[in-house]
Amino acid sequence: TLSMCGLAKEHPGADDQEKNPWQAVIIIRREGKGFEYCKGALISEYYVLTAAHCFTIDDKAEQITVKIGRQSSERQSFDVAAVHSHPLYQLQKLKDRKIDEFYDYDIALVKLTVKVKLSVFARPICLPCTAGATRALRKPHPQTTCKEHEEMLLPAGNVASFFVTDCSHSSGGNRLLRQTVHIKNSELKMACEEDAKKAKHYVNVTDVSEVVTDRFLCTGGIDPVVDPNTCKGDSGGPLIIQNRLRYVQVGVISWGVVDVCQKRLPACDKNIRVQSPSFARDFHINIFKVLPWLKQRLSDEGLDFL
Ligand SMILES: CO[C@H]1CCN(Cc2c(C)cc(C)c3[nH]ccc23)[C@H](CO)C1
Repeated sequence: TLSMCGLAKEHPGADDQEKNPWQAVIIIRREGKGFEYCKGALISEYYVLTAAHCFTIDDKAEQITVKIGRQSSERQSFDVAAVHSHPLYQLQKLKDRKIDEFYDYDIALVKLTVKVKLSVFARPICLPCTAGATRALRKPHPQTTCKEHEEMLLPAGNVASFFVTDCSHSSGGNRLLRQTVHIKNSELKMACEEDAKKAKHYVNVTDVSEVVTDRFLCTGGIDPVVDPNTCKGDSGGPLIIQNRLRYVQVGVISWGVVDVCQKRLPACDKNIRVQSPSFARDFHINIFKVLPWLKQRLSDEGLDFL
């Protein structure tokens, strides 16, 4: 089985990448159109989990580069062997209903050409319903079930979680900042999902469940507290639950109602907060809803799915 997942350096002096060693950057080069950037999470020695909408059907593996580890020399650059988007992902599926973008099943696995050398700067995050997550949750293996993982990680209520974003630091250079958000798994879930109608492509959606399917987790808004919001550049990054000093990924950042970063990156020293509108919500693919596909695609990765 794979070495321990979801472990990070915790001391305050640690480098941002040592604190978030699963965090990956995905760079897609497009002839004559420059680059597109997405985030991802290392989930095994060969695979990075990200969003399917980062890629188009014309993108070839040769156009894609994955960077993991420090911003400086230790940063490892990887070539990509293949991209496997979820088979039910279809951005244009509702086009004839005048809905230009449909993010259901917006999840993909990027296979690297070589194994990642694990280090304090590069270490996988735990996926739910694996033996590694059972250990990280300090539960007995193999007695603990996937259902129990879901009850522990996504109980009813407003569940505290975080995503990792780039921030601008007065000392210059890109840094990583954890942004705490609350997954509305409570009576607030409906209001969270209703705000999807305020997204520019969804103004003529009558029943929000047409675009916010059962695959999504909803964060953002100002109730029960003001949540920070994602930006387009955060696409594909992990939505993480911390349990003591271990980390489990429960979601993949898919889309948001408002792109709050058109202006500028959030400041690392968190006191400067860009206030977003109350209807600024973010939607993440719930990993518990795509387990059969993950299990099948990652069968040889030694992740021991439950
Ligand atoms: C349905 O229509 C909306 C879909 C997506 N939105 C863009 C977008 C993407 C693609 C991905 C992530 C992570 C985003 N975080 C914030 C915005 C945002 C735009 C609005 O900005 C319109």
